[in-house]
This record gives sequence, C-alpha cells and structure tokens, in this order.
Amino acid sequence: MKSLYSVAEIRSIEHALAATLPAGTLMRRAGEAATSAARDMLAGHKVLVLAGPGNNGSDALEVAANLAGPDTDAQADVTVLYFPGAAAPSVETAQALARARASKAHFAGTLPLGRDWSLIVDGLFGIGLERPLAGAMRALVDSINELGRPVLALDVPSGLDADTGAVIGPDGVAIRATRTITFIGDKPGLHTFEGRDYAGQVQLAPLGIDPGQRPPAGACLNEPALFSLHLAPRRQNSHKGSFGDVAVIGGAKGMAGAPLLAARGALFCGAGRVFVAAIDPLTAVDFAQPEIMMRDAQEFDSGDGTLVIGPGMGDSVIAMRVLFKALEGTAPLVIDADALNLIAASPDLQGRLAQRAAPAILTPHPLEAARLLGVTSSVVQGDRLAAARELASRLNAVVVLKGSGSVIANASGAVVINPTGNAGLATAGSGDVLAGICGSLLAQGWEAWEAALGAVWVHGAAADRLVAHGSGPIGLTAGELPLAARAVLNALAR
Ligand SMILES: NC(=O)C1=CN([C@@H]2O[C@H](COP(=O)(O)OP(=O)(O)OC[C@H]3O[C@@H](n4cnc5c(N)ncnc54)[C@H](O)[C@@H]3O)[C@@H](O)[C@H]2O)[C@@H](O)CC1
Ligand SMILES: Nc1ncnc2c1ncn2[C@@H]1O[C@H](COP(=O)(O)OP(=O)(O)O)[C@@H](O)[C@H]1O
Ligand SMILES: [K+]
Repeated sequence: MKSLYSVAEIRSIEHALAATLPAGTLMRRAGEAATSAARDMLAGHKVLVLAGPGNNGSDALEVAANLAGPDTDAQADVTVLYFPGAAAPSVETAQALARARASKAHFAGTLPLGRDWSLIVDGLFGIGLERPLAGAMRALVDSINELGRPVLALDVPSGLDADTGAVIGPDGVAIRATRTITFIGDKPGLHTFEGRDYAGQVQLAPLGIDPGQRPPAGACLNEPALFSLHLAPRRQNSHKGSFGDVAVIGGAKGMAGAPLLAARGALFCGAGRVFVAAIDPLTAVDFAQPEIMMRDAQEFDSGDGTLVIGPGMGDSVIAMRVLFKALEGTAPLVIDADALNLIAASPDLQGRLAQRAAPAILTPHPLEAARLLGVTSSVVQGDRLAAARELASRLNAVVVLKGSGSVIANASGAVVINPTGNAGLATAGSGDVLAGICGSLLAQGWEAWEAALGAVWVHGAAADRLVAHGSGPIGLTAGELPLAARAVLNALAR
C-alpha cells in the first residue's frame, strides 16, 4: 500500500524513532538521499541551495556540503542562501551549518543575479511551515519560480501545506518544484489540489525506516491492487445478463449530451445493457451509439439495475420526483451533478440518502461538495480530505471529490487519493463519463468502494493514455474517454 502520512503522523513516527536512533541520524540520511536525487537531476555544475531556519534548512545544508565537497575537484559549484531564524539553531542545524561552511560552497546574502543555475535545491521549509511566506522569502520564491530552472524540493515544496496540498495563503506563494524528495513517508498534500502542480515528480526516501516501524497511515494513494479483487478476465460462458443493467437518469431539455456521455462510459466499461431515461426525451435513438436504449424517465422502471442519476437532469419538478423515487428504491446508485444539488437543497433527501441500505457513490466536484456541506468551495478545496471524509460519513456513501488528485472516502473513514488523470479532463462532460464508469462497475457486481476506486483510476488513466498518444491535454474531449477507458480496463483485467 502506498501510504500517505499527515504531518501529525510523521511527527509521531519521528518522536518514536528519536528514542532509538542517535541524534542527527535522520537528518544525515535525508541529506544523503537528497544529494543522490540532486546528482541524478544535475546536468551542469551550478547549484543554488536555499536553506531555511529549521530542519528542512539543515537537510539543505547537508546537501550543499555533500555536493560541494571539501576537495577542489568536487563536481558542483554550490551557492548557499541561508536564512537563520531568530532563535539559536539546534545542535543538528549547527553541525550541518559547520559542515557546509567547511565545504567549498559559497554563502551569499542575496540571490546572485545572472547565474544560469543547473539546479536549485529548495530547503526553505518542510512540514514545519506555520504561516504564509512573507517579505524577502516571498520575493525570493517568486524570483525562483520565474527563473524556470530545475528545482528539487526537500520533503515538501516550501509554501505548500503537506496535509492539504493548499499553498498557504491567502494569496500565498510556494516553490514550483520539478521533483520533490519526501522523507520517511509520502504526504497527501503532494498529490491533491495544488500539490500536483507544485511538487512535480514525487520520490519517497524512507530513510532506512522499514514499513513495519511505521503505524498505519490515515490515507493512501490509489493503485490497481486496491480494487484488483474485482478484475478478472470474462468467462466464456457469459451473457449480457451477467454484466448488469445501467440506467442513466438525466437529460433535461438542452442537456441531452450529459446522460449520453455517462451511458457511453457505462457501455464501454462493460455493462451488459445500458439505458438513458431522459427527463425530456428528445430522441428515440442515439445514432452514434445505437446500443443505448432510450426511455422516458417518468415511465421508466429500472428493476434491480444500477442507476446513475443526475447528469444534465436539471431541477424541475419531474427531476425532483424521479430523484425521490430513486432514493426510495433499493437500486445501487451513482449520484452526480444536478441530483447532488437537489439533495444539497433538501435536508429530507439527505436524511433519506443516509438511511438507505443499498450502495451509493456520490461524485461531487468541489462546488457540489460545498453545497452539500453548506460551505464555500474554497473551504472544501482548503482541506479536500476532510471534506470528502465528512460527506461520506454524513451521507453514508462512498464519495469521490473530483479535481486534480480526486479524493475517495467512505463512511468508515477510509481515504484514498487518485494519482491518474491530467488537466485534459478539465473539459465539459468528463465528469458524466466518470459517473457512467462508476455505474458500470457497480452493475458488474463490484462493491461500491472498489467500484469508485476502479472507476476513478480507469477514468484518469484513460486521459493519460490519450495524452500519451497526442490527443490532449489541450482539446481532449469527454467523448474520447469511453474508448480509452475500455482499453485501460481490459489491460488491467488481463
Ligand atoms: N520528521 C523527521 O523526522 C525528519 C525531518 N526532517 C526535516 O525536517 C523538516 C521539519 O523541520 P522543522 O520542524 O524544523 O520545520 P521546518 O524546517 O519546515 O521549518 C520550521 C521553522 O521555520 C519557521 N517558520 C515556519 N513557517 C515560517 C514562515 N512562513 N516564515 C518564516 N519562518 C517560518 C518556524 O518557526 C521554524 O523555525 C522536514 O520537513 C524535513 O525536511 C529530515 O531531516 C528527516 C527527518
Ligand atoms: N486538472 C485536472 N486534473 C485531473 N483531473 C481533473 C482535472 N480537472 C477535472 N478533472 C476530472 O475531470 C472530471 C470533471 O468532472 P466535472 O467537474 O463534473 O465536469 P462535468 O460536469 O463537465 O462533466 C472529474 O473526474 C475530475 O476529477
Ligand atoms: K522544502
């Protein structure tokens, strides 16, 4: 399992280890691991090392000392910008500082201009960041980001909250890294919200601590192992009834495309039969996808099939009535888009949803999640893990909080962050396709938790596959996702 540790969890691991390891051991190991990552990235010899007042700065000073070396033929020409704190440095920091000063590294007072840095090492702040970067430090971070040179961040890009992936603000700044080498355990903030943009490629350096010495983490990264129990090649002796029915309920006037996209997501990920039950039926057949059966939502009886409710559904009286009926019934549900907004506006519907025994997956984007929680979308984005956890527990459902690094949570408090997908998905209709894939996996007998994890993984990997083949991220369309998702799912099942 790819565990993700909160700052509090890292601190408690650190606390437990302090009793067993000689002082400074972890800092030296962090310095060595980061030095080797820096050497790996270094194409040239001019290195700028930014060292802050805490232990993140000590790690950086270790890197500076290692890269510059005491000998004249050391490979790197290292410049250090060191920011001592108001308090006296710790014994470890003082040792790292003495090592760096004894090396060939130059200490500068301000950012030297006109130097073509081969690599910048960011050791300003790690998990000890307490407030937004201000003054000279803020200006320095702006200048570093403008240089556009390769940056290796130590532990966490400075300015980023390791728990939430938010740049500490308001109107905050953070180092934009090419790569982040993170120590002891990986951290959620590197993988969601702004974290993916600021951390770049994430590398874990466990510092010699074996996983058995670490307590279970509160979150983890999504990976096929988490849903592989449902991945299997199809039996030859199967028929369409073996793979379930999905009915997508939605499609108010002017929004017919949304349920069709969801239906295609469901069809191409293997549901046996797929229906669109439209609020305002416009067409008897989808000529581009004649396999999809078109029905009128008011007359439709889904039997024991899976319902995907909400895409393009609107907020009419008919939409409300159909949603009420779905919540009263016992069908497995995927609840998306307008259906989420209707539920957000009705404490009665929220109560009914929470009381249901049948599985439900909710797929809100941040604004929909905010409406459900009665807060603003910036509050949701400010702590995506907490928001997803809270919604799952309040509404007794599996929740997929969408966006860069989608967060999947369940009512028992499990939280997973999805690493697949890219900004090509920031296009109308891609969420509809995701809802359809969720419904498809539910209809094929997957448990709600694994269906959500599998669908989010496959949906993101489909977008990654399209980008790898040149179809995006700019201009990627939601309609291209179902075919790519099919390829990803079949590859996984093999
Ligand atoms: N947890 C561990 O066991 C290990 C931690 N290590 C390093 O230690 C780091 C944590 O060290 P610290 O707890 O000293 O924290 P940091 O080095 O992240 O920063 C804390 C210091 O910065 C000050 N500060 C915080 N925000 C500020 C701001 N916005 N402007 C100005 N000053 C600010 C604090 O008052 C404090 O002096 C980790 O990120 C990692 O790099 C590694 O050496 C390996 C082992
Ligand atoms: N920048 C991004 N990086 C990764 N995934 C993204 C990004 N932007 C959007 N997505 C994904 O695309 C989908 C968009 O869904 P949604 O916002 O509901 O759009 P729509 O309602 O138009 O279909 C979600 O699965 C979301 O996680
Ligand atoms: K840092």
